[in-house]
Amino acid sequence: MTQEIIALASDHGGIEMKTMLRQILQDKGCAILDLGTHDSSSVDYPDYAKAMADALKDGRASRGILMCGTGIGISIAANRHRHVRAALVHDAYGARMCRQHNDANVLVLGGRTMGPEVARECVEIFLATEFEGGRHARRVAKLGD
Ligand SMILES: O=C(CO)[C@H](O)[C@H](O)COP(=O)(O)O
Repeated sequence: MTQEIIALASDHGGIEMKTMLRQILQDKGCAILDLGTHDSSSVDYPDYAKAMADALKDGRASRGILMCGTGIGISIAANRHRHVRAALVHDAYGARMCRQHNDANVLVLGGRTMGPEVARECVEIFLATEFEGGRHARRVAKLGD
């Protein structure tokens, strides 16, 4: 079975969280595609949302995690790409529901608004939870119309 590749991307507001999550995921044996940013210099979050959208579109990754300071800007930017379903999540319940009901392919977290333990928990749940399909599949299909 081919190993799933998880893409990570953030602006400077999310880089600390991205570095922490990359280490956690690598320690678990996950295959990671790190799309940057790679240092704390000020950058523009739409560029990293686009890098994520491109990686999902061309198949370099199957799911992703995006971060900026609040998670708000980068989720707005990511959801402008039709094939992206990016969910800005604040807790374990949201991480579970965005997979079960929304088939989110991108988890979005706020690097300045969420602590490391909650972030780790959200990521683990997001990666482990399956889409339920059924009535939710009909609704998700309408998102792409
Ligand atoms: O959260 C964000 C967007 O939603 C950005 O990370 C934030 O706006 C960056 O701010 P600054 O340039 O002041 O570091």
